[in-house]
Amino acid sequence: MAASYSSMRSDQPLLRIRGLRKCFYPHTHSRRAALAALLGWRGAAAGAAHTVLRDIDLDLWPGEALAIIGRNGSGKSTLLKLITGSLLPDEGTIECRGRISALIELGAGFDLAATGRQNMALQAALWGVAADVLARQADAIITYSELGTAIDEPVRTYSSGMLLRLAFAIAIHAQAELLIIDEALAVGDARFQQKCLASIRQHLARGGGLLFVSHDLNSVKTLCQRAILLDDGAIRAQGQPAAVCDAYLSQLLGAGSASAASGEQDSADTPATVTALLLNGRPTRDIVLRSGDWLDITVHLRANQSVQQLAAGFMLHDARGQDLFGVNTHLAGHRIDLTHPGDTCTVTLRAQLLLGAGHYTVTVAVHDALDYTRNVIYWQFGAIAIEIVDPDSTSVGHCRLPYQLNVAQSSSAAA
Ligand SMILES: Nc1ncnc2c1ncn2[C@@H]1O[C@H](COP(=O)(O)OP(=O)(O)OP(=O)(O)O)[C@@H](O)[C@H]1O
Repeated sequence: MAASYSSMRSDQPLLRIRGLRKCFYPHTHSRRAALAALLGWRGAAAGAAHTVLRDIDLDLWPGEALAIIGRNGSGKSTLLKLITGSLLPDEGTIECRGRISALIELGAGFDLAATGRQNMALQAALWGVAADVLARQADAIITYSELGTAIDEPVRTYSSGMLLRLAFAIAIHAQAELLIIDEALAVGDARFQQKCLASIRQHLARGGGLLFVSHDLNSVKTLCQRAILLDDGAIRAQGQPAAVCDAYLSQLLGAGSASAASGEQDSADTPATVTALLLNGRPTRDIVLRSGDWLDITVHLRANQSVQQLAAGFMLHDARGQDLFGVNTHLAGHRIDLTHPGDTCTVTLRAQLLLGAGHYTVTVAVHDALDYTRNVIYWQFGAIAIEIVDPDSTSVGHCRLPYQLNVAQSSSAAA
């Protein structure tokens, strides 16, 4: 693969989108509709338009990985299809400096009757890879895909994992400046996913760009420097992936839980109230501890009305918002029922923080035991900030696993 995308200038965006708008029109079959469509009278032809993207402004910079998240139907795939040119916008401009390679719908563009090798040529042509470049890369693509002799079998015999291996191998070897990946990686096994992530990081280090659509928020936080939240076709939030993922989760929890999601609820309308949140018995939200110290997180609950089957949960995140450890009372086999107004419950999580030096947060939530989107009484992202100091550390990384390391040496010099 090339050492860098030498054509890339770091002072200009790789992708620039301005004022993008996309509408879909219901199909009609009348002659008038057909004539109107022919003459470009879209509204007249099709009745009321359904606007699925509006006012989209976006820049993607060389070396940047941008996540696009949002609920089903929020417009993510439509945006990607506009960028790849498989749909045309109603308004606005899309400028891309460089070639695009996209994994949007796994298997799309593949001829199922043709072999993997034949599809390699088809896909390469689709993404504008010259035949001589493909010829040079063919062996590398086949090796990368780990398909072995299956490369000469028809693609219809492939599992979704095999199809992903072939599609990703082609996409990454196409050496396009802009890589677009929509959920596809989810079907790969963990080892191949790691390999894909390493290749994507190399692509970014060379100055390429990535647009990444995924519902896997941990992948979003690990891979991307920036995220946008699409909602009903518009950008509702953008910025640090951890913050945008929190905004997305708040949205999923529903408008009715918005105050609970921000942790500011204290209303008699909610079935119960969190009356106190304590760290090691103190009403503080920040704490500095040594690696290996124990921490008590205590949540006091009081019922405003009868409410059954609640769970209190805790999720530890690293500084990028990645989930490290989660537990809740339901998973641990406890049942919380507050039968009468005024009933109270105290939940204490006591955990030994076998963590590396660094900054961590804990999200605290109280919700229905079986469905975390129901009865959301409390949900505070990053409710607790923890700094771990570890001056005597003999290891690196987030975890401090108890370990033994044995070394056996022998010398042949004395013999
Ligand atoms: N070809 C089409 N004709 C009419 N409406 C469409 C078409 N494609 C998408 N839509 C509509 O556009 C909206 C956005 O769809 P889109 O597939 O872009 O959402 P999405 O965020 O990618 O969803 P998902 O997460 O489910 O893939 C939806 O309301 C969808 O029904």
